[in-house]
Amino acid sequence: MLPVKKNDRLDVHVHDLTHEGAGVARVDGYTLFVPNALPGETVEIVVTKTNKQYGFARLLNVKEASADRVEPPCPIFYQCGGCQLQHFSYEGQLRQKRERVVDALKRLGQFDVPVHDTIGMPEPWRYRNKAQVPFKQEGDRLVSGFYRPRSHDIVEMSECLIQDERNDQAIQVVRDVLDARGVPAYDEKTGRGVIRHVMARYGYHSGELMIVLITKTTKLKGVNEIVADIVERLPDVTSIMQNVNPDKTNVILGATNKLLYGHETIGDKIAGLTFTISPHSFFQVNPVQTEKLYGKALEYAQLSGTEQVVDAYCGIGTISLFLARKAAHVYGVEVVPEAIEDAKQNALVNEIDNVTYACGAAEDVLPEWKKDGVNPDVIVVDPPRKGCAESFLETMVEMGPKRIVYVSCNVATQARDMRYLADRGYRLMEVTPVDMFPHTAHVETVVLMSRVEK
Ligand SMILES: C[S@@+](CC[C@H](N)C(=O)[O-])C[C@H]1O[C@@H](n2cnc3c(N)ncnc32)[C@H](O)[C@@H]1O
Repeated sequence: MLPVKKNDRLDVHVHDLTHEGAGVARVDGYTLFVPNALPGETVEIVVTKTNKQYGFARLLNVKEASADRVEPPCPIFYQCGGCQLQHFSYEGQLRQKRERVVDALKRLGQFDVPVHDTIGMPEPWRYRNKAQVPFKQEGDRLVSGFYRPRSHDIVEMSECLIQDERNDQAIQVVRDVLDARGVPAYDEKTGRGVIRHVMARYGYHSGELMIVLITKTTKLKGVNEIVADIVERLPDVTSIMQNVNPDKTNVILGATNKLLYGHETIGDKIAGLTFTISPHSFFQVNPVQTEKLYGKALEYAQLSGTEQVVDAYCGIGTISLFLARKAAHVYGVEVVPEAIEDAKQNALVNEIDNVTYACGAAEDVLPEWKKDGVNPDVIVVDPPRKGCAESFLETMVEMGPKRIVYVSCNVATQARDMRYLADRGYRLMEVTPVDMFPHTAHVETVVLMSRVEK
């Protein structure tokens, strides 16, 4: 029998945070997850759900508060799932993110290594350069906002304190225009309606603004008037695209883009390099911290100008171009065709000619390069959350670079992949967490592994 059941009210001590930002408590060895509770606190809870291994509870009352508990500045913080840690002091967040990295490396990778302090932001608000906001219909009104945690229930929002103000303003304006022009929201349950999400992406240094209207249908009634209204009310807009996503899916963007106004891309700069960004391309969302993240990757790569380098999972070639300024040649690989087109364009625009880009899965392209005699001194990887394919790691080991720099947004898969590498001749040398997403539970890590010389 479980030590607790649904609707039980009890006091518990919180000793940890999950990677989703919920407090963790134990009752007679049984784990309970308590959103909005902080490590070190004693809280009164009500149990809301129990599974065999663990359960969930709602915070009713903080009996002994952590010294790190602060008042969240956002009025809808406790309803909205957009961020998770506004009730945690920023210093506390940075400390806790570092502890999470230490813990994951130990538990999942059996690494016991020093981890540097998390590199934080001096002003950790209004940092996001991209907003993707879902829409719903409430009577005859269009409503936009982020989902409540663990649901598809939209919490109405007029501003978001982790978004740049220009994105906030853009979302409000586009919503008002669509509402005034009678465009109905898409309804996930019935599959009817038109507007699913609106994406706003601005160039931090260029000031260019892209709006993407993500629709269920190809037809968007009154499209010319909608575009004219948006352009009139948002003078910074340089690109308006329609993206069509007809599928019943949680994936936001569909396959087809249609240019409605201006250019198909926007531009931005990172550390003096210029980048072109398409709607489908990955581009880091925190421009201030991106320079620190890439700076750390470059430092760990220890380039002297003579090295052959591979940049795997290269997106639009951001890290590649950073590295190319200090290396003999860089090979970049990326699976999204639009991103690799952007990468080639970015190399041209920045007059960097010592890069070669290939479109495809890194696990397929790396063996091809190996066959062709590419012999990298350094390999940089920056995979998505699921980490690297094992066959990719295998080829990397066969290629035997002196250094591997692993950038990751998921320390769990990173620890798994690094254990594979550590068992095959690489030593974990340095670990630096970087806070790319203040007030959320995410943490990015940059790691250096070196080949052990026999
Ligand atoms: C975390 S992003 C990093 C992008 C880039 N390094 C940057 O900082 O902007 C991961 C990238 O990997 C790409 N990707 C995902 N799976 C891939 C695979 N199997 N092979 C190559 N690229 C992949 C994604 O499209 C995305 O651009």
